[in-house]
Amino acid sequence: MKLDDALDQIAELPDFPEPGVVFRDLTPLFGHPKAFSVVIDALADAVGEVDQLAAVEARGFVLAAAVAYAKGIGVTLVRKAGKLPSVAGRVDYQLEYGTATLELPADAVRTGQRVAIVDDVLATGGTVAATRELLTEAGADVRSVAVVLELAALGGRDKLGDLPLHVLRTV
Ligand SMILES: O=P(O)(O)OC[C@H]1O[C@H](OP(=O)(O)OP(=O)(O)O)[C@H](O)[C@@H]1O
Ligand SMILES: Nc1ncnc2[nH]cnc12
Repeated sequence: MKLDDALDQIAELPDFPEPGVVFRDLTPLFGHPKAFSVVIDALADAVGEVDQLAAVEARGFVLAAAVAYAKGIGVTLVRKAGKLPSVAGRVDYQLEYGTATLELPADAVRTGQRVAIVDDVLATGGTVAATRELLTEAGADVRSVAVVLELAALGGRDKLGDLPLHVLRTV
């Protein structure tokens, strides 16, 4: 299966979770055995040479765990607030449709460790920017970001400065 055909599995749902938002739903892609593996292989190529991945709850977990397995490296799970018993850092951020708080688990990354952030969608960039901030404050060397979809109109890449961004499809 070609990457473009795999990405065509992503559904578009208008007016979710609120009027005016077109929600990009990866559920059909996650459920399709060939499309999922094609996308995982493309993300694994995109992240390059790193020691560790970081993923954001919840959809990012599915992708990053599979990419980490494919690359033979580990993954740090950045959680929404209140889930972790021991926290290295916490940051509030804005989404296309609301606000949220992310927390980095204590002792999840080592100083100087090369980390790539993996997520499904880059929209406003708030999630990735917050994750990068948490990882950097904890001493990690954040090398790149890899996402399946970039929603270009929301300008998320402007929040990343010169951090390399790898996108499988821009819409
Ligand atoms: O670029 P941004 O504007 O920050 O938006 C992108 C984020 O929004 C979605 O997560 P959401 O917080 O909706 O959580 P979910 O994965 O638990 O559905 C998506 O999975 C990204 O992580
Ligand atoms: N439009 C959208 N679809 C899916 N996930 C998102 N995260 C932020 N905006 C999104």
